[in-house]
Amino acid sequence: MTVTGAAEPRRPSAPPPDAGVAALLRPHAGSFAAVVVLQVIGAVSGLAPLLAVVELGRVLLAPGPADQGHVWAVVAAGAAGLLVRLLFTAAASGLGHLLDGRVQLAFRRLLAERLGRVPIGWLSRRRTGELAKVVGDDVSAVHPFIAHTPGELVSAFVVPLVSLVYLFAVDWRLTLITLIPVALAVALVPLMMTQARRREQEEFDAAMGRISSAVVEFVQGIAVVKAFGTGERAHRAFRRAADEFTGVFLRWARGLSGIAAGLMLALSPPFVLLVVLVGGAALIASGGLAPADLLPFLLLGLGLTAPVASLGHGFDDLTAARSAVGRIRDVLAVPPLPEPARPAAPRGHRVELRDVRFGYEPGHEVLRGIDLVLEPGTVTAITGPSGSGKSTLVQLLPRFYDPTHGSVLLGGVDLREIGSRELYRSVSFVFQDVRLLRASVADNIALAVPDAGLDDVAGAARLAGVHDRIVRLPRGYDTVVGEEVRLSGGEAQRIAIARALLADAPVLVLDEATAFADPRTEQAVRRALETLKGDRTILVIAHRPQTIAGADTVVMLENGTVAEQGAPADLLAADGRFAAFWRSHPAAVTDHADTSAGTLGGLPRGDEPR
Ligand SMILES: Nc1ncnc2c1ncn2[C@@H]1O[C@H](COP(=O)(O)OP(=O)(O)OP(=O)(O)O)[C@@H](O)[C@H]1O
Repeated sequence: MTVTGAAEPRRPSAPPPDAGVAALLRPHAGSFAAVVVLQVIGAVSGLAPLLAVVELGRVLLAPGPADQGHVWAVVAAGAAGLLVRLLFTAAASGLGHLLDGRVQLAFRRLLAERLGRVPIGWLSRRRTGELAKVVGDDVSAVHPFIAHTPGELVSAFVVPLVSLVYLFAVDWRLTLITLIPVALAVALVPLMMTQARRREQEEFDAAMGRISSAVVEFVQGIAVVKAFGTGERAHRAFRRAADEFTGVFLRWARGLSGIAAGLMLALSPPFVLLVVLVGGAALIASGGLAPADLLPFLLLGLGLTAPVASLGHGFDDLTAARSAVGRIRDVLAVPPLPEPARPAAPRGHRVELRDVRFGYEPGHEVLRGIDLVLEPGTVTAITGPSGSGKSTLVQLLPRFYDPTHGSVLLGGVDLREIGSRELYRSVSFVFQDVRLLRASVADNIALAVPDAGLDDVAGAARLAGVHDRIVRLPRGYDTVVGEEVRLSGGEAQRIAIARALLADAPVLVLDEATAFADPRTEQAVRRALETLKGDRTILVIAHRPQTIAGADTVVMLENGTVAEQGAPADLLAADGRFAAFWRSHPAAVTDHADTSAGTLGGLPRGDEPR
């Protein structure tokens, strides 16, 4: 299907990321509930041994001989409670971890699937570590959220609630006294959240952030810092951040320490026991409480403060898990490149750009209405000042991004109507940012043609000028890149060129900036262009005069628009923008040029400014 040139940008119809996360958890809701129920039963059964001790106390302290049968029944009930607690807690933990493993796997599959569909341009703008952190660490950070926290939090409330009901039944007055520490702690919590405390916390976080960035800056730039002897200055930045942090930390600690100490004291077992003992003793002395009834308050009272304490831990974990899920959601929110419902097949491989506009950010266009036709069997060289949009333009051909306006057509079909498999069979590219896989050299070269024979792989490597280097590797073409060998930038680029040569796609997009790495790579690019030319459509960001001279058409970009285009010699003869650029940007177009000849790759040397 052909799409008109004025096609409006299509809004990708990605499902909301929340739907992704919720849909992912939904099938596990039953198991999730089972974990919580098992954990709660286990925790409540844990009260049985304590209640058994209380009951034994009552029986044994009562006047007269103890009822043996009753004593053994109580002991058995306590032991049974303990056993149930062990069994249910173990089952909850086992099931929780199993569930956690399944959820993490599902998260990672969803992320991998989404990352496989996001625009390549989005991926290439991200650091590998950043995405690895989301798929690795952030997914792992949901562990407490799935396997521990919900059950523990629910138990932390249910167990004290059951204890309270029991204690109220024993003596409501001493129950209220036992609750004094909890009430004190609850009263102190809001004091930790006042405006002043929040401000101090923000300052603390900011100062911490400044220290981290000072360290990161120093470590990342350590080579430059050392080379230029500015180590002292870099240290100063770190020292300043650290000194500043000391002041902020003292203010933060001063504001918080009194309240935190009060909170810890209120929740501490000695304080709870003291309150219960004082209250209990007073009630016993006044004859209002049987001495044996003090026992449950001493044993269960300590557990009443648990929810407040576990709130802290549980919510810390939940906060960490929530930020991790947030980052996972951000990745899932990236709209995938829409795939056509009914892919169309390109008719031939003429490439056409019709009124193409594109910007990385809204309101800032980098390409501003490009009209261009790349005929099969021709080489089109793109040149122009730095920042004019050359890389952006060539990246539209392998659909790293879709234009925000207008369209790019291959064989008369809008790229958005071509299935991605078909597109990548038709368009191959070699850009500056070469990524090799942790796989054998042969597999890296044969990426687009997995069933290629070794002869074909070696043929492509020969053309790309990297065969000799490969046969010297420990295991030749079987050597695993990144594991058994580290390749130089130039070698990696030549492998990428071999990959493009073997892919044998009818459209080749090349960034010749790679050629500046070393003369051998430069030669490989030249050979690639010569070998591939035939019927292919080639678009190259050209920096060397030979490439520009050898091209059929030169397109001069300026500020996101085509300033001039035509045969290189014609453009020079016309003495327009391209000729002026040629004269004023020697570095951009004459590096590595053979200046000894009378002409530069066929162009008159009179215009060559070096
Ligand atoms: N990933 C990106 N995100 C945001 N802006 C970008 C991105 N890549 C490029 N730009 C901006 O787009 C404009 C065009 O950049 P582009 O790299 O296409 O130019 P170029 O002609 O290839 O430059 P150079 O010759 O220096 O490589 C520049 O203003 C650049 O800052």
